[in-house]
Amino acid sequence: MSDTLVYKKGRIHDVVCKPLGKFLDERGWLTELFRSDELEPSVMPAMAYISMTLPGVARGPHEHVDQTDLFCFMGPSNFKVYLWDARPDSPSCGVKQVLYAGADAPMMVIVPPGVVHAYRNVGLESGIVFNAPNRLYAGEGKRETVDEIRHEELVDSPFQLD
Ligand SMILES: Cc1cn([C@H]2C[C@H](O)[C@@H](COP(=O)(O)OP(=O)(O)O[C@H]3O[C@@H](C)C(=O)[C@@H](O)[C@H]3O)O2)c(=O)[nH]c1=O
Repeated sequence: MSDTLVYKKGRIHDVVCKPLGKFLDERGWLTELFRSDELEPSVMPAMAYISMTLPGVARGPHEHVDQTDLFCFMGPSNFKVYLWDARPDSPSCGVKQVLYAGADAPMMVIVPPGVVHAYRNVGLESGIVFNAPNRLYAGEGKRETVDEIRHEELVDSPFQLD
């Protein structure tokens, strides 16, 4: 992790962004979130959860040491997603990537360990985010330390949400 870098805009190595297609019919819509025949085995989910975020509210910035997150933003609402590559050994170390995803641009975003990430609900309604990380939260039986570095309370953090 590097907290002293000035981050430049760009694309982060190993972050995967995949538009989620919707199958629309007279009942509504259906979208696939992930498939084992399309994912690298190393990022295969171990669990899944959804969270609801109120309009204008942000979650993160957070970072994981070992965990890869597989987020799906498919609505309702839209999110501004912030990513910072803080991996010293990455070809895109020092790069900040911003995405918009959600109801108007359904998207899967895979975030590897060491990439600091946050998202804000930039819509006018509550928004759902699905996440299928490749590690169990707090380990087997929730008996381990949570793999998470939380940057939101650091005053001089370079990971600022605008
Ligand atoms: C993530 C998670 C949380 N929880 C519990 C812990 C707590 O009581 C409540 C809310 O958890 P948190 O405050 O950690 O939720 P949150 O701040 O939304 O955490 C998430 O933020 C986004 C930006 C990420 O990057 C995710 O990886 C995760 O870190 O839910 C679980 O039981 N299982 C889980 O898998």
